[in-house]
Amino acid sequence: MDLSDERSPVAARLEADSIWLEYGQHRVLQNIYVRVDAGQVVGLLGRNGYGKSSLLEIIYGTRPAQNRSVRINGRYVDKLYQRPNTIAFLPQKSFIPGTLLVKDVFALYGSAVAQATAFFPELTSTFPQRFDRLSGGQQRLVETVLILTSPAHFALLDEPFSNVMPLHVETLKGLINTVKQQKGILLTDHYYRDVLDISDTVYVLTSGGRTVRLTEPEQQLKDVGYLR
Ligand SMILES: Nc1ncnc2c1ncn2[C@@H]1O[C@H](COP(=O)(O)OP(=O)(O)OP(=O)(O)O)[C@@H](O)[C@H]1O
Repeated sequence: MDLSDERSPVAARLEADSIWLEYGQHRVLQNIYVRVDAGQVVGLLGRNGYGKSSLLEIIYGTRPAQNRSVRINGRYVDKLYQRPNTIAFLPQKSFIPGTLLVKDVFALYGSAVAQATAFFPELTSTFPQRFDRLSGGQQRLVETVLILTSPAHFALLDEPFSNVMPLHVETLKGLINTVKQQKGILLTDHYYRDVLDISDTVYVLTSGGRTVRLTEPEQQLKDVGYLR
């Protein structure tokens, strides 16, 4: 595929279609459709174990599913993870080898150091350090900022706010609002108010493994048992 096509800010579109995931008798996802356009933040909410991480991994291509169709600009892509210029993924669990220096990780991803430190000046002092010498919250912040400032056209973020202090969550939201001018973002997090705050569209996963688009978030989130 011609990556320059995918890089068009007007045409860039990520679609996950007909996603079906079952483990034995346990149906997790059923005929899911999610679309993310460049310039958009799409939020995904749902109860624990309802398949949010699975859906992101299926889109990225690292989790097999009974059925899946993932398309970029309408063209089917099998292994999206092989296209780092197209997509970057923040998994739920830490993914950076601990022995690497933070500055080397940024170089590896081609991430924009100036943009990262403009939002988080305190990251500057972490660059000469080994990743595993950072605190848990610092590690999560580095990982999230790394993915957001990468040149990829789409970002999948699985719990970007977890472990991050509220002050930094607010700054992360500012960074997301800035980088979305150049990319499409699909994110899930249990900090649902922050997700609602920054998302252009929000879906919630239901017990049947389907997505429902939120139009009256508070009420619908109660209806699906996400809120009391
Ligand atoms: N290898 C596996 N075998 C069987 N079931 C699995 C496997 N991997 C995941 N599951 C099940 O798939 C379901 C979806 O898990 P997933 O981690 O995607 O949920 P989630 O919505 O991200 O949850 P959380 O909000 O707790 O992070 C869970 O019920 C989980 O137990």
